[in-house]
Amino acid sequence: MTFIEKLLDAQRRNGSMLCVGLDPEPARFPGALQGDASRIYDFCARIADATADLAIAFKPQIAYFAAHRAEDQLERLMEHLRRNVPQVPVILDAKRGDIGSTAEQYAREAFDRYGADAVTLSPFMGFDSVQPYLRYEGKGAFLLCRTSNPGGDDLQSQRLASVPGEPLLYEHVARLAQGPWNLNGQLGLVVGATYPAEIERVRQVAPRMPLLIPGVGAQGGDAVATVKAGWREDAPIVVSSSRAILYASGGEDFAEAARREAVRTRAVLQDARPSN
Ligand SMILES: O=C(O)c1cc(=O)[nH]c(=O)n1[C@@H]1O[C@H](COP(=O)(O)O)[C@@H](O)[C@H]1O
Repeated sequence: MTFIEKLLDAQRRNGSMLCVGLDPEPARFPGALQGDASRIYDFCARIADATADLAIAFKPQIAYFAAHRAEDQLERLMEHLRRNVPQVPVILDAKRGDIGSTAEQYAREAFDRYGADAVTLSPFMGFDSVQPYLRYEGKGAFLLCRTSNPGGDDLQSQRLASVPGEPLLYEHVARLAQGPWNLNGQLGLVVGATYPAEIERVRQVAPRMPLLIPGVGAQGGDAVATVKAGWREDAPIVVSSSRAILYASGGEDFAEAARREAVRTRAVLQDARPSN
């Protein structure tokens, strides 16, 4: 199965467009786990087990592991997910982007070392920095397009006077990604839930691409407006929330609380589909 087939399958199977972001911060762990970086795997595995039937995908953010020298725990977590919930695809959030020879190493890291189904990438260095990821049969890559942070405007909303039609930079990224760059048909775009009007614009430019949409929950993005702008029956949207789910409770009931928050968020997203 390709990455996009896997996404569509998980969307159907779990009735969900909710992606559970795995951004483990030991300082925020509950009870006995608090402050203990050696328990990152335990924390994430508990969250994943509690939400696996509610999610279209999981998205571990690599910095939260690397900062604590916990890459071995990320490897264990990826193995755990593959073994126990192989039907839920895993997007490794690494936001890589480098010259081709270095990108080859990053692609090996994401797909061979960690066994991810997809990765997040910066398109800033151009097509040859993206190409090495496209050689991995069936694997996905989400290119940053219109990110959820306010500073995204600094570059992404600049008008490109030298490009026909004078698009904004993020519109140009969307156009390249859905057209000439999409050699394996497995590219997607990252658009923040904090900017629903831009999600709508990206959907016009790239109607068939999967969209990874972080920013609901802790960043205050509008979940309903996001779905109304991005939802398509045949092109999945992957609406990601990390902190609001992971830290729904600071107590020993954290996994149950995470599940309750995932159930609630999934329902808000599903109910916002235009067909409802
Ligand atoms: O690529 C991403 O996942 C991403 C893109 C973006 O535009 N904004 C954004 O917040 N993210 C990531 O999505 C997650 C958001 O976390 P929460 O704000 O806690 O839900 C973090 O891991 C971010 O690194």
